[in-house]
Amino acid sequence: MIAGILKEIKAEENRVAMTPAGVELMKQNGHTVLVEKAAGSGSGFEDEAYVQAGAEIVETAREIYDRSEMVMHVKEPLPAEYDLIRENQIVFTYLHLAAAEELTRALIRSNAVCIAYETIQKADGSLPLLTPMSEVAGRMAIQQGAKYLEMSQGGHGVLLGGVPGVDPGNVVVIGGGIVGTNAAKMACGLGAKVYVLDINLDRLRYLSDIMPSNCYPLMSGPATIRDLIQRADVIVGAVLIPGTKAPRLITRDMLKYIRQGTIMVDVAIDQGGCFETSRPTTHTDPIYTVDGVVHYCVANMPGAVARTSTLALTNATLPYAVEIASKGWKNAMLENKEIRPGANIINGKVTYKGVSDAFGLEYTAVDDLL
Ligand SMILES: NC(=O)C1=CN([C@@H]2O[C@H](COP(=O)(O)OP(=O)(O)OC[C@H]3O[C@@H](n4cnc5c(N)ncnc54)[C@H](O)[C@@H]3O)[C@@H](O)[C@H]2O)C=CC1
Ligand SMILES: CC(=O)C(=O)O
Ligand SMILES: [Mg+2]
Repeated sequence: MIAGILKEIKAEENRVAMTPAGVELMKQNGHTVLVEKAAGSGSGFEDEAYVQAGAEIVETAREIYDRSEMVMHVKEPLPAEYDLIRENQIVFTYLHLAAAEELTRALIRSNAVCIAYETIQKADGSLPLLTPMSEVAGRMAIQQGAKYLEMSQGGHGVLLGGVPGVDPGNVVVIGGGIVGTNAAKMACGLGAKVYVLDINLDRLRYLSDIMPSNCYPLMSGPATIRDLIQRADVIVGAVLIPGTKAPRLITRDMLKYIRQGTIMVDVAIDQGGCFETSRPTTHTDPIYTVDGVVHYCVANMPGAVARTSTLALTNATLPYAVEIASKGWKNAMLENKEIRPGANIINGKVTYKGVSDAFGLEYTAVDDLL
C-alpha cells in the first residue's frame, strides 16, 4: 500500500504521524511511504532521516492526497484539506467527530474510509491510541495549571506545593481515567492536596490503592463538584464517554462558586469540553477569563511537547498502521476487533454511534460493511 504522512497544519502542532523508524518498518512490510516535506522537523526528524529510512519526500499535501491509499495525520483534517480527500482513501488520525459537525459532514461527502485513533478500543475497554496522549496531556495539565496560578499570568498566586508552615494548593480532577490519573500523579508529586472524581467505583478503588496519601478519590456528582470547586486552585476536566460529546459538569451558573484566579484546564475540550464555559484555544493564545476564572482549553496539548509526544504516539499507532496497510481496512477490521470501533465514517456512512447521535445522522453498523 502507498501510505502518505502529512505535515500538521493545526496551529502550533509539531507532532508527526510517523517517525523514520516507522517508515523503516512499513518498508520491511512491503509498503511505500510518502512524507510531506518538513513533516517531521517540529519533532526533530529531518527529511534526510526519512529518506535514509526509505521514504520519498513529497512537496505538497495535495500530492500526498493524490497518490496515497492511506493518509496519516496526527490532528483532524482542516477545511483546506476537505476537498483533497478522495473516495475510498483511508484517513487514519485523531478525528474527535462528536464535537466537530462541519468535519463530520465533510468526511461523509468525501466517501473516504475514516478511522479515528481515539476510538480504537481493546476488549477491556481501554483506548490504546488515546492513552499515550492522555498521559502527556494529564501531566501537562498540572504544569499549565501551576504556571497560570502565578499572579502575572492571571492566577491567584498559590504555589501548589505550599511551603513549610503554609497550606498546599487544592487540585480537583474530574475524571479519573488516563488524563486524570496522570494529572493527579503530577499534582501529588508537587505536594498539592488532590481530589480525583469519577463515577466508576472500581476505578476509585484502584486509585485509592495506587495513589499517594495526598490523593483523595471521590464519587463524582453535582453536589461534590459544587463543594470542591469553592476551594480549588486548579480544576482539571478529564472525563470521557468514548466517542461522544463530553458531559457538561461545571455549568455557567456554577462559576459563581469558583474564586477569581482559579485555573480551569479543560483537557476534554477535544470532545467538546466538560465545562459549559469552555471553548477551544490554541498554544499561541491558550487562556481566556470568564468571571475572573482562567480557562485553559487547548485541544492539542501534546503538540507543545512534540518530541516526547511524537515518540509516545507513534509507539502506539505504528503496529495498527502496519496492520491496516498490510491487510487493507476491511480485513484488518475483520481480523482485529480492536480496529473495528475505529471506524467512524466509511464511504459516506456514519459507523460510530456517538457521532451519529451527536448530529442526528443515520447510523450504520460497521459489521454490515465488512
Ligand atoms: N486536549 C488534549 O490535548 C487532549 C485531550 N484528551 C481528552 O481527554 C479526555 C479524557 O481522556 P482519557 O483520560 O484518556 O479517558 P479515560 O476513558 O481514560 O477516562 C475518562 C474517565 O472519565 C470518567 N467519567 C465519565 N463520566 C464522568 C462523570 N460524569 N464524572 C466523573 N468522571 C466521569 C470515566 O469513568 C473514566 O474513568 C478525552 O476527551 C480525551 O480525548 C486526551 C489527550 C489530549
Ligand atoms: C488526543 C488528541 O486529540 C491529541 O493528542 O491532540
Ligand atoms: Mg486533542
